[in-house]
Amino acid sequence: MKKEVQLLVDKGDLLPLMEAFYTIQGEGYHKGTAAYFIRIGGCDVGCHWCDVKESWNADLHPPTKTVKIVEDAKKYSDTIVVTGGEPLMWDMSILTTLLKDNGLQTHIETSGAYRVTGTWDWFCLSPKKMKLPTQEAYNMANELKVIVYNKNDFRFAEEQAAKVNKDCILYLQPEWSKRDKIVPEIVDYVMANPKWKVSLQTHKYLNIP
Ligand SMILES: C[S@@+](CC[C@H](N)C(=O)[O-])C[C@H]1O[C@@H](n2cnc3c(N)ncnc32)[C@H](O)[C@@H]1O
Ligand SMILES: Nc1nc2[nH]cc(C(=O)O)c2c(=O)[nH]1
Ligand code: SF4
Ligand SMILES: [Mg+2]
Repeated sequence: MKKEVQLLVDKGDLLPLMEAFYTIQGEGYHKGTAAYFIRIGGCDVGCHWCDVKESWNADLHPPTKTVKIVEDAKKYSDTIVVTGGEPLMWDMSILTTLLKDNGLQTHIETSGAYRVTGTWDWFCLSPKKMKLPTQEAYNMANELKVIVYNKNDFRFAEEQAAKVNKDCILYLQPEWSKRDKIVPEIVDYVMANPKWKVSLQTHKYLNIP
């Protein structure tokens, strides 16, 4: 990447945009709500079951003017979900300032593994064992969404729940490829431990992005 471009990306004036689309939030607390998704490229967390591995290499996604991303977003929805990749690898301050200047609600989907930047109306923290969240991310989380791939993940989920703030809503979400096996375990777990709720990737059942 050219030095001038790199500097603008570092500031958040440009962001490596993978895709942006208007759909229904499929997961977590806001499931069922129409929202415009901004998917930023780049992630080095390395979840082996990640459903968007094409996002990982930031160099494959064109540095895009943040102003232009917001101009497009405001045509579609009042609710904007910023995801990735790992959005917090980049400085989100300019993006969220522009979104808020346009009166839009800013939601983030993050592993929380990097310093928190930006102003967020809704912070979805989905922690990963390989690169744990920062303390700030635990403090900010409105929802904790732990992906359950096998039974060991219930223990991880409890460890993560012990670190979030007291108002944080707790979700267990089946890893998609293991859903047939793990959903019954999640159902039993939530009935036995009702502080947890189930989150499904409902967009995949609806066949929408
Ligand atoms: C693709 S990630 C991007 C945002 C950020 N890197 C993160 O992991 O939170 C968006 C959400 O999808 C979840 N996710 C990714 N792959 C999944 C899978 N195979 N099954 C269930 N959830 C998955 C993540 O845990 C996260 O909550
Ligand atoms: N419909 C829909 N809802 C989602 N919620 C979180 C997603 C994500 O990939 O961050 C996602 C996604 O990719 N599509
Ligand atoms: S942190 Fe998110 S984007 Fe990165 S590999 Fe894991 S699920 Fe995929
Ligand atoms: Mg997704």
